[in-house]
Amino acid sequence: MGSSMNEELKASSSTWECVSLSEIKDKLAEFAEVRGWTQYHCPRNLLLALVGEVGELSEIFQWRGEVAKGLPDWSSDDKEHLEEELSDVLLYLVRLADVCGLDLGQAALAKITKNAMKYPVSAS
Ligand SMILES: Nc1ccn([C@H]2C[C@H](O)[C@@H](COP(=O)(O)OP(=O)(O)OP(=O)(O)O)O2)c(=O)n1
Repeated sequence: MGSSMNEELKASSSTWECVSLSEIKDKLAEFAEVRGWTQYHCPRNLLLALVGEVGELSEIFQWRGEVAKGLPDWSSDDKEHLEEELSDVLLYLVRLADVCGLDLGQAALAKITKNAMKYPVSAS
């Protein structure tokens, strides 16, 4: 995706805390449906695609050494590349959960609650 198109998309979209997993899930389902790709979006294929995108994400950090929080030394192109690979991982993850019939948002919230019980603040 070109930079100008990306900027245009960013300008037209709301802030990220307003984006729901449900909205992403629905957009992905439509994206696959209109292309006749639903047949290929089975759990195994999506898991493999997800792992492939995690590999692409890892390549961005490969050989860089430690990276400062906020990525102050990164170019805007590098940051845009990172946004895209992070997004690919998220999109395949959400799609995988959807075709498995799982509510990923609720599952994630429940897991945070479970984590809090396993690791109480008083013990940290
Ligand atoms: N069968 C497919 C193929 C692609 N996508 C969507 C989900 C991902 O967000 C993105 C992945 O597209 P590419 O396979 O073209 O991967 P990249 O965007 O990473 O391109 P490249 O590997 O050339 O860097 O497209 C999808 O939903 N189903």
